[in-house]
Amino acid sequence: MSILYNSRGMIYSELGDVRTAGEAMQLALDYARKTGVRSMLALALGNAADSQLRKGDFQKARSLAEEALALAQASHDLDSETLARQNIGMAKIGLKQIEEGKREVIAAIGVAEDQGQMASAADGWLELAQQLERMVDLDGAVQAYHHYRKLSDQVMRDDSRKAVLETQARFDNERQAKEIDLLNQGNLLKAEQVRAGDLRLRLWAALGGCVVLSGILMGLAYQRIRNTNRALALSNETLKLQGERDPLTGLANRRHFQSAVKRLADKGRFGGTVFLIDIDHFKRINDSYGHAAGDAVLVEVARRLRSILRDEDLVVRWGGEEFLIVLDAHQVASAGILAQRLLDKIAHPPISHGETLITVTASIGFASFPLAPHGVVLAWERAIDLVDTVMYMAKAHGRNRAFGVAAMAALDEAGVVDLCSRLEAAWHGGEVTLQALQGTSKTEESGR
Ligand SMILES: Nc1nc2c(ncn2[C@@H]2O[C@H](COP(=O)(O)OP(=O)(O)OP(=O)(O)O)[C@@H](O)[C@H]2O)c(=O)[nH]1
Repeated sequence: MSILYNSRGMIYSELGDVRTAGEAMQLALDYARKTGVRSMLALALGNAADSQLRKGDFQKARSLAEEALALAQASHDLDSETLARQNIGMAKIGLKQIEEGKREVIAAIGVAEDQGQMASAADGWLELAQQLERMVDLDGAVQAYHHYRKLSDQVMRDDSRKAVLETQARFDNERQAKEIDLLNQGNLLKAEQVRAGDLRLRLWAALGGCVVLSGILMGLAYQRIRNTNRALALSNETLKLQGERDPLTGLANRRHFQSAVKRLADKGRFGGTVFLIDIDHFKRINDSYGHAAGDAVLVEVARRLRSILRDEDLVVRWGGEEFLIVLDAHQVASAGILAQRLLDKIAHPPISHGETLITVTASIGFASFPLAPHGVVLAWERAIDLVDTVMYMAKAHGRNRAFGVAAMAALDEAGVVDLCSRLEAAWHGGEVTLQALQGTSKTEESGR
C-alpha cells in the first residue's frame, strides 16, 4: 500500500496538484511506518519531505528530512542521506536561514556529482536556483542557474551523443538509400554514355552524308548527360540542407549554426550580436493545451521571428523552446530596438490553435561582440554563455522582458567569465551596464 500511495503522490505531484500529492505521500508514510521496513520508510520520508517543500511547509519538511537522515545514516544508505541533506538545506532556505541552507544543499549536490549522478546534481542546482529566486536571493539564484546550465548541458551532451548516434544510424540508412538511388542514376548516366558512344560509332560507320545528322544526335546525348549531372548536384545539395534544418520549425539547427558561426568568427573569436530567446512557462502551455498546441506555438514563434529579420540574419532553433539569433552587426543601440520588437512580436497577437487562443511571452538575453567598452573578443561558446546568463536574469526579474549587455568592465575573457559568474551583483555594483526592456503588455504573466 505504501508503494501504491507513493506512486499516486508522484503522479499528482507531476500534475501540479500539490494538495492531493501531499495527502497520498502522508498515507504512504503512515503505511511505511506500520510495516517498519527501513528502505520503504526512507523513501516515504524523502517523498513526504519533498512534498512539504513544494507546499511551502518548510518546518514540517525539515523535521521529515531530519528523520530520513537519521534512518539513512543508520542503514549506511548514501543516496538517501544525500537526498535528506539536500531537503534539509532547501527547508532551511525556506525558513530564511539562507546561507546555511545554501551551504548544505551545495554540499549535497557535490556528493551527487562525486557519485557521477550528474542528472540528479543538475536537478539539484535547478531546484536551488528556483528556491533562491523565491527567497529573492537573485545573485545566488543566477549563480545556481549557471551551474545548472553547465551541468545540464553536459548531461544533454551525453544524452544527445546517444541520440546523435541513433540519428546518425538512421541518417546513414537514409543516406545509403539515397546513395543507392544516386548510384542507379549514375548507372543510368553510364548507360546513356554507352548509348551515346554506340550512336557515335554507328554514325561514324554511316558517315558521309549522315555527318550532319550524327552531330544533332551527339548534341542530344550531350544535353541528356548535362541534365543528369545537374540532377545529381541538386540532389546532393538537398541532402546537405535537410541535415541542417529543424524538421518542426524549418529553422536552422545547431549543426548549421556550427558551420555558419565559423564565417562570423575570426580565429574562433566571435563578432556580431546574439539574442537568446526562451519562451516563458512553455511547460504550462504543453500541460494546459496539449503537446500539439505546444508544437503549433513553436512553429508560429519561429515564423514571427523570421518575419521581422533579414534573410541574411541567422535564426536557429537552439533547444526545445529556445531560439538563437545571430546578426552580423555590432551596434548595441539597434540591438535594443530589435529586442523590444522581438518581445512584442512574440506576444501579439495571441497564437491561435484551433478554437484556442494561447498567450505567449518570452525572455530574451542579448549582447554585441566585441564587448564594449574595451572591445573584448570572446570565443563563441563564451559569448553564448554570457547571453544565456543575461537571459536567465530576464527570467528571474519577472519574465516577458529582455536584458542586454551594454558594457562590461572587463579587459579580457577571464574578466568577462568572472563578471558573468556574479552578474546580478556586478550589475548593482556598476561593473556591468545592462539594458533592461519589458514586453509592452503582460497579459498572462503569472510569475510564481
Ligand atoms: N510541444 C513541444 N514541447 C517541447 C518540445 N521540446 C521541448 N518541449 C517542452 O518544453 C518544456 C520546457 O520546460 P522548462 O524547461 O521547464 O521551461 P518553461 O516551462 O518554459 O519555464 P521557464 O523557462 O522557467 O519560463 C518541457 O516541458 C519540454 O517537454 C517540442 O518540440 N514540442
